[in-house]
Amino acid sequence: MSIIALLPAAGSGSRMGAAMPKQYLPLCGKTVMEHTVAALHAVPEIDLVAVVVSPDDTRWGELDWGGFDRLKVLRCGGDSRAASVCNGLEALRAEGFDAQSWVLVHDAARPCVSPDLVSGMIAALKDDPVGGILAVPVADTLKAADASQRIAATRPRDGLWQAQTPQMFRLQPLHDALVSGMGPDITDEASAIEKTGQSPKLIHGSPWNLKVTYPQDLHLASLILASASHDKD
Ligand SMILES: Nc1ccn([C@@H]2O[C@H](COP(=O)(O)OP(=O)(O)OP(=O)(O)O)[C@@H](O)[C@H]2O)c(=O)n1
Ligand SMILES: C[C@](O)(CO)[C@H](O)COP(=O)(O)O
Repeated sequence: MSIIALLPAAGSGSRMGAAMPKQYLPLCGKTVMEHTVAALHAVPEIDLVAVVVSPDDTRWGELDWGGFDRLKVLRCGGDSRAASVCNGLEALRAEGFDAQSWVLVHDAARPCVSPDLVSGMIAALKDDPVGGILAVPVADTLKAADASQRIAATRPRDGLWQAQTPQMFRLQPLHDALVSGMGPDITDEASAIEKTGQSPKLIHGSPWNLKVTYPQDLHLASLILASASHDKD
């Protein structure tokens, strides 16, 4: 049974406010995307890294992917992250990948993920009946804001985790959950699986595994990639 990393990389990066989609922004001498692909490609258990880009993406072809022998680009990005993932899963099935293949969906915008952490996740979940996600327990006090951005309430944080990626599920069950649950409330793969009544496993992630969303995140990512501590999750 294959283990496939599926990287949604068809977003526009509006919150970054850059001249190009954030996955193509420069980071420590390469693009954000190249760091992410390299990290997943370095996981020995992963048989294929499949990257979902927009059908009209012109930047992918300008990069040199010659050093990666288990990499495939899928030009089927959709109008939401969930749609891009769903389209990517359909493309993998059309390529003949088994319906029960494990798929690790990982944001192309998370370039600092540790290959060792991903290997540990695969070991922890490969016999799980549902699958699971990398996540970190909430460490800050949570506040709800009112319309004038004043504190309306403090929310209990006990038992709360912040979801990261990869999120690891079987190919066809994940596709079917996304199709049946598709909507604005589905912001990750686990939420679609939860809608089917299943409870994915939480696997400890890392604060280094940040999602590059805003301009300051790019600076943080460069510090993480440049630091030795990046390897000690
Ligand atoms: N239609 C979309 C939207 C997002 N993504 C991908 O999903 C990941 C996480 O999404 P996000 O951080 O929200 O990226 P963007 O949608 O590009 O950012 P923004 O919401 O700021 O526009 C990114 O790797 C992004 O490229 C995608 O493949 N297809
Ligand atoms: C999938 C995710 O990274 C888990 O935290 C997050 O939901 C993606 O959100 P985005 O708004 O699509 O970046």
